[in-house]
Amino acid sequence: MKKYELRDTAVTLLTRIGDQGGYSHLLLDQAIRNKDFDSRDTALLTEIVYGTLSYKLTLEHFLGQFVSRKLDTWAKWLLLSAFYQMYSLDRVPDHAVIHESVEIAKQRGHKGIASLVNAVLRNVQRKGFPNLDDIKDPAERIALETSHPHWLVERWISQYGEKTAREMCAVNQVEKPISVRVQPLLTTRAKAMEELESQGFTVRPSVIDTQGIIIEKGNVLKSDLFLSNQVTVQDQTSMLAGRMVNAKAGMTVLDACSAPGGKTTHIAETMDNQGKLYAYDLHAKKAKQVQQKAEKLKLTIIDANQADARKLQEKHEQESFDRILLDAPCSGLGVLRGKPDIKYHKSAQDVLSLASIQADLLEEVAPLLKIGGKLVYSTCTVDQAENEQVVRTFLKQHPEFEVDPDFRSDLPKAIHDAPGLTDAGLQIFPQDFNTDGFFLVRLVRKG
Ligand SMILES: C[S@@+](CC[C@H](N)C(=O)[O-])C[C@H]1O[C@@H](n2cnc3c(N)ncnc32)[C@H](O)[C@@H]1O
Repeated sequence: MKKYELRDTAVTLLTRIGDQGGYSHLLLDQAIRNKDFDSRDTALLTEIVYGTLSYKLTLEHFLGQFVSRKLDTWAKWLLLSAFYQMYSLDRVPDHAVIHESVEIAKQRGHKGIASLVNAVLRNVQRKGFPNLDDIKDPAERIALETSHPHWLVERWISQYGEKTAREMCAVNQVEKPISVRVQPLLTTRAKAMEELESQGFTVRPSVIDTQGIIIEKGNVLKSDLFLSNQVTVQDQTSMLAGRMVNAKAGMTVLDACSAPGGKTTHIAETMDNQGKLYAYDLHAKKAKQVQQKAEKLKLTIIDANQADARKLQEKHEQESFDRILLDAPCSGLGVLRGKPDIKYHKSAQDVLSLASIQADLLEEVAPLLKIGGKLVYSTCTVDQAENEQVVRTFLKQHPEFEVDPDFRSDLPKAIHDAPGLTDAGLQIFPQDFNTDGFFLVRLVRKG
């Protein structure tokens, strides 16, 4: 391997992901397979690529302080990745970063650009990076410290306050521990935890769901339990949605937006695989995934099909269902953790268009609920327009519905006092329980 091949590969990957829309995990996996990197190199390459993408806005701000001319794309990523290493990776010596970056610039460009890279990095080494503590405007400071778009930080500050916004942005930069859901038809949580521990995993039980296990250490995707479908990967907040549907054996249940089927299969398990569970998704391919997941887990009550949930009244009579889950399509602002670049591609306009689709979906499925039946509305986003405002508007227009008086007391004890609990539902922030961000509420039909 050429001495600087690892850092050069990082620049190639960053250019393809950051400027050409390539998928980070796919391109990284491919590069690792094609090159002769050992496990240390692989770890460093992953860290440089994900770290540079995660802190792109912060690093671009620094770059603007040191370079005023427009750079070729590769040269920009070369400098940003060098900055990331000098800013965040204590174990990597600055002189190695500078030396290799200059070599890469010589190979990729001409003498002039190599001199510029050398001058910029030596300047940074001498002066240090600009101090972000000097920024007075809180939104701008949080945005730059945590590399979040300014509009999003401003929006979160206005909706949830500066402290919550700051904590949320900070935790989004840190990966969360993976969690799995035990398949109760195949094993128990105690047995599954014992087996994982005996294989060297560090695990602990979820306090949010009785079927949940948090994996502190070890790659669960390679475990026998995962490969034999005895556990399935699912965030604890998603488990909460399936659980709060509170479906019982023998009921007729609707999961209106179901793919890839994590919550559908969970609900079927809580029903002891007895009753009927209709699952839909807008995309035929995705509905098929739900059916396949159900078959893999031997959950025979699930009937998954393609449909636009805004037209479900064409398929089902009014008052057909005991329970409905509307896990609506959303902007996904709660699931930014471990996805370094996704936050840069969202816009305030996305939030507003999705809020309107969510309202339409709720309008359509609500009449399908039986009187006395319960409907869970959930999203994996953190935004009032898509969450509590959708619920408040719906309740105002539908006095026959109310927030289920048992909603709060049915929540797991550990989250009874969650800071995001209001009269319109529960907003879970990713920092509250070290999970994804999530919103859910359970409504009941009175008449
Ligand atoms: C948040 S995801 C659902 C996740 C799923 N409940 C789970 O736990 O695995 C939202 C899903 O809604 C689907 N969708 C979007 N618009 C829809 C519509 N109009 N009707 C039905 N499904 C829709 C998307 O394809 C996506 O799979």
